[in-house]
Amino acid sequence: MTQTIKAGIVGATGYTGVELLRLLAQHPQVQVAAVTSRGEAGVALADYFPSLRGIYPNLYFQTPDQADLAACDVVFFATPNGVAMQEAPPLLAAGVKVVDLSADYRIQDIATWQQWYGMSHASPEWVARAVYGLSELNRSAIAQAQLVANPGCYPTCVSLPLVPLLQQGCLKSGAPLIADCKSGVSGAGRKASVGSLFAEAGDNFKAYGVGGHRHLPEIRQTINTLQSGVADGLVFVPHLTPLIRGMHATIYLHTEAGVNPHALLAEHYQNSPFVDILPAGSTPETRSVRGANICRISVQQAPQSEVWIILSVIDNLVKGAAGQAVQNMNIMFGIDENAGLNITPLLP
Ligand SMILES: NC(=O)C1=CN([C@@H]2O[C@H](COP(=O)(O)OP(=O)(O)OC[C@H]3O[C@@H](n4cnc5c(N)ncnc54)[C@H](OP(=O)(O)O)[C@@H]3O)[C@@H](O)[C@H]2O)C=CC1
Ligand SMILES: CC(=O)N[C@@H](CCC(=O)OP(=O)(O)O)C(=O)O
Repeated sequence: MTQTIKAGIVGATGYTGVELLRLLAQHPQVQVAAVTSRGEAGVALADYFPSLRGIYPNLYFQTPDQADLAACDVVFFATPNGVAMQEAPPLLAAGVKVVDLSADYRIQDIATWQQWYGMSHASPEWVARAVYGLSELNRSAIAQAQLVANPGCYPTCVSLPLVPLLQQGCLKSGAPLIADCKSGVSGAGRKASVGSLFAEAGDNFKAYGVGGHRHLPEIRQTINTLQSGVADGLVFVPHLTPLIRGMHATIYLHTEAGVNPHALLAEHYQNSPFVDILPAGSTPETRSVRGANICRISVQQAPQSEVWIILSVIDNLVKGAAGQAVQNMNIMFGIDENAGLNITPLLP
């Protein structure tokens, strides 16, 4: 008999929460059983999200309730940083599997996490037991995990193309490794923030976090687990673009002599349905992944230079958040990794 997975979502009125609801609606083995919002408790899903009318007719937002969530097989935390570290441990103790979309369990070094996130960690004992959910990197550990720390959107977009090169020790030690990244505005979440207003973000383009962004230690951690002597060369600068969803990374890197990064990436990801290495000369665009759980990557050498340029695009809400979370859930439950994720990108 096919297994039915009962899922709960904490923070279901946010952008990643509603994206989880969209993806799980077409998942053949998931029943969404509990959805929380403190602000919208008692409101029917369909009344809050017209996009979900007719899909979840009997679901209402409820205030987070440990008993209802503990009755689920898996709970997704689509909440701001600092919530899951408080609310997930009782669920984990009750045997529930947890996928945390926030950053609470991503950084193994607690002092580093506390420095970048400006709070004291409430459940450091679970950090050590969490598996970093970059699906294509940690598939076998995710399959055994009870708690998965879903990566940040920038770290997903930057790390996926670097992983095969780092695993083979191909990046030049001590050389600059520059990740010049752009994000759509939904990356900032649904919470009110002046910078995300249409009048502020529309028809505008700007860098932010130049003096240090909290995804820097996350990308460095991945690099350091795979190849030493490389992370110190990393420069990461995020930019806000007037897109609703979409993320683009332009990565400039130096390899050891004789390495062909394009061939290496193409071979590494040939059996990974959600990572697409484009033919030589192609350029990925964010709309080619809109709404889909895909990272598209191109690799080329800068003319008359030893520098390689890697372009990587994802939808920040899908492969950068909710899609990768569903992919990780599939791996954790030992079901088809593609379940619920066979989505054709929306274009134009
Ligand atoms: N947006 C993106 O592209 C990405 C986001 N992420 C991460 O995913 C998480 C969710 O992001 P996003 O969906 O954008 O955020 P939003 O601000 O859009 O939504 C946050 C949700 O959490 C709920 N919430 C807020 N505070 C609490 C609390 N103390 N306890 C319980 N629920 C709470 C809110 O509902 P209510 O207040 O009514 O309870 C709301 O439903 C964040 O940690 C974010 O950093 C990761 C990758 C990409
Ligand atoms: C455009 C924008 O503001 N993007 C967010 C990244 C969202 C994300 O992935 O943040 P977490 O690591 O907290 O999950 C930012 O730069 O803070």
